Formats: sequence, C-alpha cells, structure tokens
Amino acid sequence: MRKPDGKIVLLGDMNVGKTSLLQRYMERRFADTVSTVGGAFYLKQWRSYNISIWDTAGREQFHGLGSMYCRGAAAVILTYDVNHPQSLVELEDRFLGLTDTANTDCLFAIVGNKLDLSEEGASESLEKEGHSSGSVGDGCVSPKVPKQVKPEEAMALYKKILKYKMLDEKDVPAAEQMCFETSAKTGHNVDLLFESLFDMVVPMILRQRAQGPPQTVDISCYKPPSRTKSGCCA
Ligand SMILES: Nc1nc2c(ncn2[C@@H]2O[C@H](COP(=O)(O)OP(=O)(O)OP(=O)(O)O)[C@@H](O)[C@H]2O)c(=O)[nH]1
Ligand SMILES: [Mg+2]
Repeated sequence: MRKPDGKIVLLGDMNVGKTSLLQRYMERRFADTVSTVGGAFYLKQWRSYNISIWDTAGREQFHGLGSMYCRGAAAVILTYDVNHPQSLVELEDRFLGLTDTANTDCLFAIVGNKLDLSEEGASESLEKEGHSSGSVGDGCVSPKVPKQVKPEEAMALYKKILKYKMLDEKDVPAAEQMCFETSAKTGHNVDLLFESLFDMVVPMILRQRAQGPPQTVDISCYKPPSRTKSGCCA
C-alpha cells in the first residue's frame, strides 16, 4: 500500500457529527455511530493521489491525542454543531491549539453540521425531496429549531484562526470558501466540503514534491541497495 500523499484531519467536540460526515462521504450512508475512541482513518484516492482522512475523538479524555493526529496535516476540518453555539466556542478554546503540529501551510475549513435539525436545513432537505415546506409533520420529522450559530460567526472564527497562525488573508482561501454548513444525515454539502478540500490539497502536494525529496517513502517502488548489511536498522 502506498503511503498517503496528504492528510486531512477532522477535529471538534464530541457529538458534532465528525464520524457521520466521514461515513456519509466515504460510505454514502448515514448510520448509527458510537462515540469515537482514539482515532481512525479512511484512504481516499483523488485523481492520482492518496489522501488520508482522519476521524478523531471529541471526548475530553482523548484530547491529548489530537495534536498527534494533526502532525503534518495539509488540512484540518474544524467541526461544530449549528444548533450548539458552545461547540463553536470549543473549536477556538480547545481544538485550535492542537493544530500547531500541522503543516505550516495547513488549510482550515470550518464546518457547521446537523443543518437538517434547524428550520433552514429542514426546508432545504424537503425541497430536495420534492415536498412543499408545509408538509412537515408526518411523524418522522424531528422538531425544527431556529439555527443557533450563524455563518458569520464561523467566518469570524476563520479570521481569528488566520491571526493565530499569523497568515495574511490575501495568501489563503477566503472565509466564504472555507466555511460550510452540512448535514451528514441528508448529505447536504458533504461532497462539496471534502472535494473542495481535496482540490486545494493537491497543489500543496505538488508544491511539496517540487520543493524537495518526499518525507514519506513509497514502499511499492523500493529497491534494496546492492550493498545491504543484514541485521541493521538504518
Ligand atoms: N440530525 C442529524 N444528526 C446527526 C448528524 N450528524 C451526526 N448526527 C448524529 O449525532 C450523533 C453523534 O454523531 P457522531 O458522528 O458520532 O459524532 P462525533 O463528532 O463523531 O462524536 P465523537 O466521536 O464522540 O467525537 C449521532 O447520533 C449521529 O447520528 C446530522 O447531520 N444530522
Ligand atoms: Mg466520532
């Protein structure tokens, strides 16, 4: 198996839907999840590149592992729940610091998930399914609440992150491009999120390759040198 060419990491509080987003994208389904323990990854082939996407645990007890997962990341997806303002606050307070180990040119996406639970997301998913907005109430639809976190608040956090990383706004993608609202349940914006990031990560991979020898080893191309010493781990 080839080593990944790039790495994307999902971070965010427990229960915001990180595992569900990844499952929706990779397995095309929304299924029951259990709270993640430690971390897990999927490999996605995008064009001719292998990108690893890491799902991490939001639970406090696994917090210490976050910076390890972020090491060398080309992009980090900071996830919150659009119906829980505290989950956005936590991104700044608890999770941003974990990204210090990521690449210096690491990209940041801010993702508000569970849009389907808010009134706004409800009308979007119903329209997509061909219902009129008056048809809610078939007994299967959860009660809708006004969305608690506005997109502008996520964009304000994006700008704070740029300051924290000492990045100039003109050198990085605009906040509008990097802040998403999603629903792992309906699939709303999930492909857009991941595939926009893949397209942004590929030029970074190419830049890194042009800059010098790869830091990862492609073991499928490895040919042992003719003068090998046995019993030594170089
Ligand atoms: N309605 C709705 N529920 C969602 C959505 N995404 C996730 N959920 C539900 O929210 C709960 C938590 O989802 P997970 O994906 O396990 O959350 P997580 O962020 O991975 O949580 P940890 O692994 O504990 O950090 C589960 O019951 C999911 O079914 C969504 O977009 N809409
Ligand atoms: Mg999880």
